[in-house]
Amino acid sequence: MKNRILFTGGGTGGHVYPALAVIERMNKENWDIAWIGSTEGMERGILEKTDIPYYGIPSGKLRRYVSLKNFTDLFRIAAGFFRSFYLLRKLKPQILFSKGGFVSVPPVMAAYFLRIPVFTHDSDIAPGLATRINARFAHRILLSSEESGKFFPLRLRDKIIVTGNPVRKSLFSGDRDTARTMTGAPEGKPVILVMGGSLGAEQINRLIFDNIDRLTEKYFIIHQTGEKNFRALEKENYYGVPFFNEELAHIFALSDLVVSRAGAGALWEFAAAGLPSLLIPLESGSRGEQVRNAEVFVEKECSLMLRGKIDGETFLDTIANIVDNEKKLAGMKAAAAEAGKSDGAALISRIIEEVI
Ligand SMILES: CC(=O)N[C@H]1[C@@H](OP(=O)(O)OP(=O)(O)OC[C@H]2O[C@@H](n3ccc(=O)[nH]c3=O)[C@H](O)[C@@H]2O)O[C@H](CO)[C@@H](O)[C@@H]1O
Repeated sequence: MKNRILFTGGGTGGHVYPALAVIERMNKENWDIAWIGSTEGMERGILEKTDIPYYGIPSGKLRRYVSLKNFTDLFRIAAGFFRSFYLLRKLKPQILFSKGGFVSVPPVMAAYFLRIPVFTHDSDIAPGLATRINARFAHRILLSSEESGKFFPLRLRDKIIVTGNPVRKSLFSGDRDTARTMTGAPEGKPVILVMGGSLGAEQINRLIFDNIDRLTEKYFIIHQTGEKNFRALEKENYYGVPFFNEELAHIFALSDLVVSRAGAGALWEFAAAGLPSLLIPLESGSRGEQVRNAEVFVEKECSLMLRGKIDGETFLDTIANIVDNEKKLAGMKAAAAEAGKSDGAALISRIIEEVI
């Protein structure tokens, strides 16, 4: 008989794609796999493109500031807990795997009450609040980096396993020619991929649009804007989309440098693809996790970081200092490949198999 594992997590792509990388490695002959996510979260759209069954629960956000929504969300969180409890009793999984995000807290608590072992993974150097809550109820706490351990109380630390970040294998089967045909990128011009994280990044979009003439004079720009800020810009040496699906693998294969936010999932993917990056971390309205993520990759010498208010001149000079300097670019590429060589997905799928 097959074992069953339920995955949970969502809110942004960073709480979904690494778990899909684990699923990619699991032996489907041995496992039935399903996902618990929010009824209206972005994870639903991602999962519905796969053949993984999806169960929606009501979900609320845990905010650090006072808001009327905190009150209504308390009811949604409670409803999410009861719905999770019902689903776990019905589906009887052997394991619940959480990839974090607020939606994961009610299923994790319900699993704890039903004595179903919970594995929780976090990609960020400074793990999110949901993971820190889930950690108390977890059988094992899986982390991408050693330095994340210090964010957990001493009594939980013997549950920690440093696994690295799971990265989708399918991202590395890309083909440069397919990417050239898709984007129209000519031979001979360096290709810069601009990514704003799963939701897009207004600050980065502004830097690109404000400096588009000077950028496209020297480089071919491939720009992921996010759904909210997509602009159908028709311009030579520019290719823009709101979001990349599987074609991202081809785009990775073609790119020389990535300009990006510093979401943890993306940073590990760039490293695994041997891609140097210029990082512009999200700072305002966040708990600073992207700055910490970026610092670690700067230390590994595969990334540079720009912070705060960035003017066009600084932006263009920093790009030129990397791309126009062959030796520097090659050094950063090698450092990225070195940083990304651990295979988190394989290790995590082995850890899961060993529980049964
Ligand atoms: C605003 C916000 O809350 N950001 C957080 C969120 O970022 P975000 O959701 O942007 O997360 P990541 O950068 O970790 O991952 C983005 C994922 O989306 C994929 N992708 C992105 C663009 C695209 O067009 N196609 C595509 O497939 C990437 O390949 C990657 O797998 O989770 C991260 C991991 O916990 C955190 O570090 C970030 O701080």
